[in-house]
Amino acid sequence: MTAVRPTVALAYHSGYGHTAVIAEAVARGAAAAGAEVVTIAVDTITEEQWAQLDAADAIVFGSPTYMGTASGAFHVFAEATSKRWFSDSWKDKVAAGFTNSASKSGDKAGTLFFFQTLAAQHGMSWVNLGLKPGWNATTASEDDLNRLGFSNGAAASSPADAGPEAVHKSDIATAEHLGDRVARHTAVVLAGRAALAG
Ligand SMILES: Cc1cc2nc3c(=O)[nH]c(=O)nc-3n(C[C@H](O)[C@H](O)[C@H](O)COP(=O)(O)O)c2cc1C
Repeated sequence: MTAVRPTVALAYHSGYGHTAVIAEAVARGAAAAGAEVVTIAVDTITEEQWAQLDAADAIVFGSPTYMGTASGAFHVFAEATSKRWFSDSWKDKVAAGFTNSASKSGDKAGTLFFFQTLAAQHGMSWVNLGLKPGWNATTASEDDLNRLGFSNGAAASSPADAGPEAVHKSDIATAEHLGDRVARHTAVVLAGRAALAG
């Protein structure tokens, strides 16, 4: 992609494996765009993984939507990031987010908004999805990219009565797009900083 190779970390939770499929897709997209990718399950995060988050150029937050917000496990992680808030450790890192739930809307916007607020509290720079809404015209299809029409992050809808194998291919492609976009944007930020420093 470019001479600058960003490190993109994913900090995500998945209770039953569906959101993990989306996390893998974001990771794939970022890696294909040239990033070094670190994937961290926040419910089992170790000190070494906290250090990986501290060292990353970008952090992508991910969680299922439970009761209209991120899961309890993700909220535990979010509260634990307050240590970084005190020291401004994550200031000016790039941030983005993704979520998955059973219903098409499912109040996923609450989860993405929470991620944006978390990023803003840390002084991070939010990268949006950068895709027009799909599946919103008579000629459109549920296989369109961004079929659920979210703007501020990648969203997925997975049937409540099926396993992770049922995660929709459009949602997987949309998540890959987010990973690609985060990697490319982060490379631009790093190159810009280097140019200004030089
Ligand atoms: C406690 C709980 C709360 C949930 N709340 C919502 C919700 O608010 N909206 C929704 O669409 N689905 C909701 N769901 C469904 C999950 O979001 C859905 O099954 C999702 O695919 C789970 O992802 P995971 O396998 O990564 O945990 C809820 C599920 C659980 C267990």
